[in-house]
Amino acid sequence: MSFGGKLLKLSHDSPITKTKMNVNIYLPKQYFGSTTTETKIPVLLYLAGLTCDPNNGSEKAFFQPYADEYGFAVVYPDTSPRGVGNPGEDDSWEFGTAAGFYVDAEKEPWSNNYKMYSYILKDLLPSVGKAYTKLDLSRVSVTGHSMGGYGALMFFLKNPGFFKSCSAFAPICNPSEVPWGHTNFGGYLGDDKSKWLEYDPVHLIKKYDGPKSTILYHVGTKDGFEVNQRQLRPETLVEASKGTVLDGYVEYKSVKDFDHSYYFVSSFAGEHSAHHAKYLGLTSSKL
Ligand SMILES: N[C@@H](CCC(=O)N[C@@H](CSC=O)C(=O)NCC(=O)O)C(=O)O
Repeated sequence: MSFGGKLLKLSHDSPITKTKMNVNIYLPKQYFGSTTTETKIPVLLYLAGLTCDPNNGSEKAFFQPYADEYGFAVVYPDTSPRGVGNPGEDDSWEFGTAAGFYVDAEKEPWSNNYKMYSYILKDLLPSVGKAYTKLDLSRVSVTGHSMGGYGALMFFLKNPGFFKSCSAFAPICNPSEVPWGHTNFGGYLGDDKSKWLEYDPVHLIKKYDGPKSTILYHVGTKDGFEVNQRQLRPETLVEASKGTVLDGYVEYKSVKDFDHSYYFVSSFAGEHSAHHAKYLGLTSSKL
């Protein structure tokens, strides 16, 4: 049990990564009441950052009370395949294990298993829908932290209309232009930068032609990865949105004194939950 619902710690064999993949799923209290086709439970996908597994979000982001309040489930995937034996996979916390960067790798040997983009869209979400029939996989929103915040922006913008809403905590907004992006896009996709742009939110927002759904993200003024290394570049997405379908729909909030940690994530989980609840049709608030 966790709050009013249940946190499931699961693993499944993925035909896409060709590995066992771990995932946590929070089923809110409403899941255990009577649901009809009309009242099936929508899903919030939570993508975690570098070094994380499914437990970081489910233990420290505290979405569960809000999931119970509004009536959505939360899916917490892992951040990479594990233990595939690629040379160097455990050499650095910024690449390889727990750093799948939500892309489909094209460079060998990573291309054999590191297919996190397809894994999440084509395996995990459909499998969750099949296994938990009271969940409504036609109503999914996405959020995430840091690498996972970039993942949330990227999945939302690359798949117009698939996700009802998007939010992010300290996202890497313009990965093609920052050290984490260079390491991971270079390592998984190779040197051709046109391939990097296919996953870069700043590039994707210019092509987005889906519904006008506000993208909400927070970054702390004491986030060391931004202050010291400029890994996040939060202003770039607002700038890139100008003149696009989402002009006026990118809501970046700089929050005084917060850092990059899960104390920061959990402090704004309520605001992000309310944002998604609105787009998932769980509140009467106007869009
Ligand atoms: N070990 C690293 C710090 C790694 C770190 O801070 N990871 C963040 C995500 S960073 C971008 O994706 C994180 O979420 N960590 C897990 C947690 O529970 O806080 C170092 O030595 O600096």
